[in-house]
Amino acid sequence: MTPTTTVPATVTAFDLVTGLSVQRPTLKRHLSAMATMYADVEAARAQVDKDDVLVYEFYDMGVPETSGDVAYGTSITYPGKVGDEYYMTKGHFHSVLDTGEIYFCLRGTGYMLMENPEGDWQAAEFRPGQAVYVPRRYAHRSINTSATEPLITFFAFPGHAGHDYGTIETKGFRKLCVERDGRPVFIDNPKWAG
Ligand SMILES: O=P(O)(O)OC[C@H]1O[C@H](O)[C@H](O)[C@@H](O)[C@@H]1O
Ligand SMILES: [Fe+2]
Repeated sequence: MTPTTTVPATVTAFDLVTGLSVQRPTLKRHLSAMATMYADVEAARAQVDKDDVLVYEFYDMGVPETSGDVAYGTSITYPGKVGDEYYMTKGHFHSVLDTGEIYFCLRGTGYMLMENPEGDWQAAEFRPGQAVYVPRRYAHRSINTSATEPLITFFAFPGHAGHDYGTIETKGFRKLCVERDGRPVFIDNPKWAG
């Protein structure tokens, strides 16, 4: 019997300098879409009024949302800060909490900030050539700590995982990544609403 495939084999080219593919559009997150997620909301709003910058963009390759498929793409977080807090993605839990994700850093430097509902948190460093495994049950957010370079990662996760943005939008992460004496440090999030 001929095996059935629901998705044909595909080849997608991602530029290693920009992280972008000319083959499809990205989903874009501007600062206005996440101003309240930063510790200094006033600074975020002031920056939006001046210039509503593109903080990050990423691909949804349109893979079927089944447990047998693998969703993948690149994610590009641009350099910058709101006050002393580095640019970051919104971050999310997976709707199916028991699903992990893998990120491979192609360019730039930063961290993957993770936390689980039980209160454990971890920050794993991104450097080109390093893979970060996000365990099941951990919310995850990419943070760019470079002053000049985009943070570019390639990610892959189970197609049925889904995104739960609401929990992080409501509670925030327990930790923030801020610049102190020119270096990134993690501090308690004063607005965390656990
Ligand atoms: O989902 P965000 O936190 O906004 O980050 C944007 C994207 O980042 C990663 O690359 C994930 O694998 C995507 O599933 C996610 O949608
Ligand atoms: Fe994810």
